[in-house]
Amino acid sequence: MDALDLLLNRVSVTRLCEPAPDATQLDLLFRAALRAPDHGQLHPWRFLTIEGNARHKLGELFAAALQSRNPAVSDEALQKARNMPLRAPMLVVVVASLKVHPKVPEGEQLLAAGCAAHGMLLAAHAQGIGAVWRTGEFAYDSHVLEGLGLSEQERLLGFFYLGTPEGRVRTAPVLEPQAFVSGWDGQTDA
Ligand SMILES: Cc1cc2nc3c(=O)[nH]c(=O)nc-3n(C[C@H](O)[C@H](O)[C@H](O)COP(=O)(O)O)c2cc1C
Repeated sequence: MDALDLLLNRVSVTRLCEPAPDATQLDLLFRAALRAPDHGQLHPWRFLTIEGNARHKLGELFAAALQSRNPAVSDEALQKARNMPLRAPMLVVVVASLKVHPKVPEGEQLLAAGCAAHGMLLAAHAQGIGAVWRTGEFAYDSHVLEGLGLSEQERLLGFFYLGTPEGRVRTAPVLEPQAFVSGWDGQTDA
């Protein structure tokens, strides 16, 4: 696939089925992520793969997080939380691992990890793997973060759902650049 074609046409795929990406595809996905621009080469990221029965364990972690926040939570809400990770055969949790650095603030490290995440999405699309970046309340829940083993210096950037696209992959919407781009002529307000 042509690189520009990939950049212009990548779309998220939410309806995902088996099979999950194989080891070779996954290796390429992570190699693409690791090519993210990275000030200071701090490598401020790590990735957790979750598949098979571990997806059920993640669902239990989501349900436990809900219950610890609200002991009166309905069974229906608990079941919905349990089922979330079952929406794809594989999940990758993208974690920003922030380092203390005199020249590279945390914001830049978050951006680098976000670029790594985008690299993963692009490498997925290029290989015909369906992928969608999701966060939701559990990405920011201390119970979930602890259960996944994140430290104080880490942030969960997303749960990436990966699998085989079910049905037709939609066409990428087109935004016109002129709505977002303007020239700056050197004039300052001051
Ligand atoms: C940080 C981040 C978090 C997101 N979280 C969710 C989410 O929880 N649920 C969701 O439906 N889409 C979420 N999205 C948006 C989808 O990943 C996707 O980009 C969006 O549906 C548009 O589809 P497209 O990528 O094909 O343009 C998130 C995107 C980003 C960048």
